[in-house]
Amino acid sequence: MSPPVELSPRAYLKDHPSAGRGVFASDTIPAGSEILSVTDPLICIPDEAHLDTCCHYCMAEATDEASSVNQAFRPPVKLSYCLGCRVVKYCSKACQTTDWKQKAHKYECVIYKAQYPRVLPVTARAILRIAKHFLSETPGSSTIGGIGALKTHAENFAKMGGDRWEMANLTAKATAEFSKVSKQVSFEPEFLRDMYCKLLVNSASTVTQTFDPVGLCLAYQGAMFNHSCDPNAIMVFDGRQFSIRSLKELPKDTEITISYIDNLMARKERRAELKSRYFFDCFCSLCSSGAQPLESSRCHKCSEPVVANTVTCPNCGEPVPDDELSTAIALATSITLQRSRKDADKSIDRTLKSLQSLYSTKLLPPTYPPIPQLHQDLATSYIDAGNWKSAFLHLLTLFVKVYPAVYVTSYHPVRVVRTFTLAMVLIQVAVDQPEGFGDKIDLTKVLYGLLTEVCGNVEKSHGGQSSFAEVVKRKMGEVTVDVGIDSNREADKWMGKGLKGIPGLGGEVAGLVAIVDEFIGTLTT
Ligand SMILES: C[S@@+](CC[C@H](N)C(=O)[O-])C[C@H]1O[C@@H](n2cnc3c(N)ncnc32)[C@H](O)[C@@H]1O
Repeated sequence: MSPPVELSPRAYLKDHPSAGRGVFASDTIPAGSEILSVTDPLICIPDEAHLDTCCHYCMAEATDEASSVNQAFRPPVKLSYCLGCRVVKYCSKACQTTDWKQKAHKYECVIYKAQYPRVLPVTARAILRIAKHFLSETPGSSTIGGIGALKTHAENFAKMGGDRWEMANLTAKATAEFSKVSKQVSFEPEFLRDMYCKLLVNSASTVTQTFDPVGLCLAYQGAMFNHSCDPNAIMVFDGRQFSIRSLKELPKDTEITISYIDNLMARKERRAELKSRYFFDCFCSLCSSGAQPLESSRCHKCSEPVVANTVTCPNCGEPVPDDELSTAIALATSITLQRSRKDADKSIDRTLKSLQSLYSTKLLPPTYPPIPQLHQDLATSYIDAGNWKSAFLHLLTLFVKVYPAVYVTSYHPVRVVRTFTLAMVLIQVAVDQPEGFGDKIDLTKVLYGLLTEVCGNVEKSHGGQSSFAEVVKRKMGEVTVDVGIDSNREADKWMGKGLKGIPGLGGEVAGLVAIVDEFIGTLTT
């Protein structure tokens, strides 16, 4: 049994009865506060798809071709190639110099150049970076100690065999070959395979402010948190930095957990993914509970929620059609499976058809997996295509029907960011197609309501000093002027109260719900 170790002023690491080690609260941690912050992770690099659009050091994104909605999140950045390899890009000389000298680009540049125009996968690039630490640091350094202490699960990878074990061996072998190009970096495949396994078990996706994955991050402190499907904390990125923030008040000595997976998945899929990727059976409070908030069906007569294994609707007494419900659930599972395949057709047409088939069962509510994910994917595609009205309808459905059930606290960072995206899309709707919803809602009032909700929650969700908080405050300032509210003090009173809390906006909520209900009606054939 090892003694507890301080991880940050608010959290300590100690042995866990069933999960190796875990992170615990040193004292009461207030809701919506920072538990630890990592400004310089060991690894934080773009994946293949984002090498061209993200700075290889600070992860700033190029915004030249991004939509105006994405631009609302960050100021435009211009990236230039490293002239050595022409594979990685930087937003400034300072980033390039730091990546060259303090990170590993000095070593990897020649390897990337030798492979050009082929680009190494992010996992191979990451393990080369990890391995480089073993060359440049003394065996007793804290970095080497930290990497050494990460869980490998190598025996589980080997036992599982199949594609993932084959990939571990292939990546290790290939990376060992690549590494020979640099006289300074050359490693044995077995060592690299171990690093690969550590990476898969302990790394996180680096995400943008909109929670879109753009790369891979590994930091010893971040890797110490165990998983729960009902987590009490969350990882929030700001460029290459990240913090772990509390989602509720955490009493002293509570275990602090984050979620490793997408919270919009059904229990069966969540548990299968945790078992195959992280080698454990999840017994968190949500997995152990009979009721899965996302997986209740709805009564085909009155549309009220009906929890699993119920024979009659608790609201209207209508019998639940057992066979039809089983067929609907099987359809949801098959669509989930189909979309998880590498070659899945995720076009707008296909996704829309899947969504329509699920709603047409009349038994599955908007929360039932994978319906939320389909709405989310469609919203993203419509934003990319500049189809604001459709993007708005899908985002609004999530805002009204899904997020309050999944991201229960109003300051949940994902909920706050998505609400901001909804507001940005609404601005585009107001400019392009204002006649669309004019009879049901006052677009300006709704926009103002959404932004006050975001502004009132951003301190807790992201921290008042974060880049996202700055973006939100700037946008709020612009809208306040446009809307003609001349006193910020007036607005301050309403912050965080949501649309309903703002005088005169209650009616808009009813309008938004009516828009969503009508929209879902159009998806039900
Ligand atoms: C990123 S590490 C977390 C820190 C880890 N507990 C340690 O001691 O290094 C991920 C690994 O921790 C373990 N783990 C995480 N969450 C768990 C949970 N809820 N139940 C059981 N094991 C868990 C699994 O072995 C998983 O592969």
